[in-house]
Amino acid sequence: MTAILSIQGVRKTFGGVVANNGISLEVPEGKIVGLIGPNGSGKTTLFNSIVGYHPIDAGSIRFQAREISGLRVPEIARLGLLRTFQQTRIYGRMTCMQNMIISVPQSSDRWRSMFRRVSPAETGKAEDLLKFVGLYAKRQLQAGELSFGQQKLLEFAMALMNEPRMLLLDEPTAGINPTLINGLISRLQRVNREFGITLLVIEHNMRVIMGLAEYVYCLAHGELLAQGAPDAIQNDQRVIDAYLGAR
Ligand SMILES: Nc1ncnc2c1ncn2[C@@H]1O[C@H](COP(=O)(O)OP(=O)(O)OP(=O)(O)O)[C@@H](O)[C@H]1O
Repeated sequence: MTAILSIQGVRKTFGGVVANNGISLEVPEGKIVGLIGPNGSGKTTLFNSIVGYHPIDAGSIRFQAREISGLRVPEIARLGLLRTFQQTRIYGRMTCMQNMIISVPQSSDRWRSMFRRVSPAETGKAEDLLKFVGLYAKRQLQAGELSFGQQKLLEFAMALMNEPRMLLLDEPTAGINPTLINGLISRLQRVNREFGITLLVIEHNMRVIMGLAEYVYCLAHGELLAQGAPDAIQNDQRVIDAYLGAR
């Protein structure tokens, strides 16, 4: 199966802290892959390296067979590779629709893109995606008035506005109440199946990752500890020890 994302020997340090060390992993096109590991194991650092937030010290990151480790965030985003955040990044004083529209930067300047003319096609796309995440009725509300879970759904819809080929989701269910979680899982599955978007998902909720991912990588202390099918990973003694040891 073709890998849409291929990472070889990635190393990233912050001063004396080795956040990622010799990490290699592959994400096959069209799949949902999980990334787990105790707090501080290096998951977010790896996401940041992939999408170009900081340079890596060593290794290779290839997206659709192209080396992207030297590219900057907007260049990587234009190739169709985007990430979301543990803490949402929305503009609370703007409506949901306005957030959707500015999520597709027309220039490198997000503020300038706020005042440009919006095409009916863009408005239609934003409305369709807000319907998809169940926020259409709230489209004219200020985003800051939404619950945290709804804000995460909005951020998810904003990422979809960019029509990515692949999304990196950083703890999509964190802080979301259990009744919203099932809806979110089914939307992630639909995005994968119906839009063909490949997903790499950081998740602390084991029930979620076991139900969602077809393959799971586990990091510990900045290194790849284990990889395999969800069932195997869940019962892997090294993984269990890593989580228990981190408490
Ligand atoms: N900008 C930074 N400057 C210094 N150290 C950093 C920086 N970013 C991450 N680190 C360190 O790198 C290590 C890995 O952190 P990282 O946030 O990648 O882990 P994580 O697995 O995502 O953790 P969590 O599950 O808590 O989000 C930690 O020791 C962290 O303190």
